[in-house]
Amino acid sequence: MIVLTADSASELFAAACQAVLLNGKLAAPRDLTTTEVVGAHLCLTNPRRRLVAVPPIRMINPAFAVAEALWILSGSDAPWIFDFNDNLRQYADDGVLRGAYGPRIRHWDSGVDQLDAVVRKLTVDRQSRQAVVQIFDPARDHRGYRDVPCTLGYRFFIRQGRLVMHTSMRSQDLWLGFPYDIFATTLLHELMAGWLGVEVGEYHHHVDSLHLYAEHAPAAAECLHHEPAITEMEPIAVAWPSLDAVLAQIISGDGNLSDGTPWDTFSRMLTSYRTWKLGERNLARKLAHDTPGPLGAALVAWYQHLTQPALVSPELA
Ligand SMILES: O=c1ccn([C@H]2C[C@H](O)[C@@H](COP(=O)(O)O)O2)c(=O)[nH]1
Repeated sequence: MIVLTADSASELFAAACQAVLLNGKLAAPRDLTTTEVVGAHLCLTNPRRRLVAVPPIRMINPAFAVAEALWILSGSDAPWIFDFNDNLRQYADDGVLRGAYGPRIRHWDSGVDQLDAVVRKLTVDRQSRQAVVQIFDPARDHRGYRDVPCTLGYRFFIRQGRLVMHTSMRSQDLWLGFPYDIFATTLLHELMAGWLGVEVGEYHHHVDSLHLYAEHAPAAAECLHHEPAITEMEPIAVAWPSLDAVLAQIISGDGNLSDGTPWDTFSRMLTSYRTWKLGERNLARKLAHDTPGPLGAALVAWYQHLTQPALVSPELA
């Protein structure tokens, strides 16, 4: 069991790489060799520091991080997400990601919006222990599809005027998965705090199998010789009843919001990356340059990264 606390996702990621390399044991589920720690509790004390970067060794595609978070929040399993990460196709049976989190969170059994349930529960009983979002579904997930959710669920607690969030994962690829997963979960955490009218508190990430695939272990070891880059996102909020309309506008790509909010930044990120995928690289770079804050800078860095093949991470070339 490892227990780690850090004030930024980058530091937490670097500390977890070190802990897995030091304490991990070999395991090879599905014949893929990993170094694994069984039992990890990773605590992020500032969930706005959600962007993982240990330059130049581990950079992420921030447009995919944003896209995936919005895709999940919108309750979708639509294939537009493949535009941002082609590698996800390998987990899809018949083109559908059966384990997609969004529909489970927003329309469990075609009915229950679990975010709405949590908002209502914690509005009525501020200290409730029943604010649960369930993702793993035995009725679907023991059927043999390729895509079995790695996240089992979330719990939320209001304590001392802050919202504390706990996530449980049965399986976490530290190198490829963690940076994107923590981006999405801490965004949900911060939005939920806003819907409940409290400050965002600590974020807890509980993982059963925290692992590094053999192909990523050398880079993870190299990370230990580099400084994690610490950036903090602007506070983000949206009224709960407006969430779906704001998400729909950003995802549709019908123009930027141009209102200077973090939602406008998200919209610009998606537009820039879609432009990149259309082959209009100079325009995509310009759009990234014009995107304010750490996300814009990370997208500029990602485009540089993509054009230096030796450094390209395997997820999104
Ligand atoms: O949100 C996710 C989804 C998947 N994975 C990784 C964990 C495993 O390496 C792999 C899924 O393989 P199984 O645990 O299902 O064997 O994908 C994550 O890290 N996060």
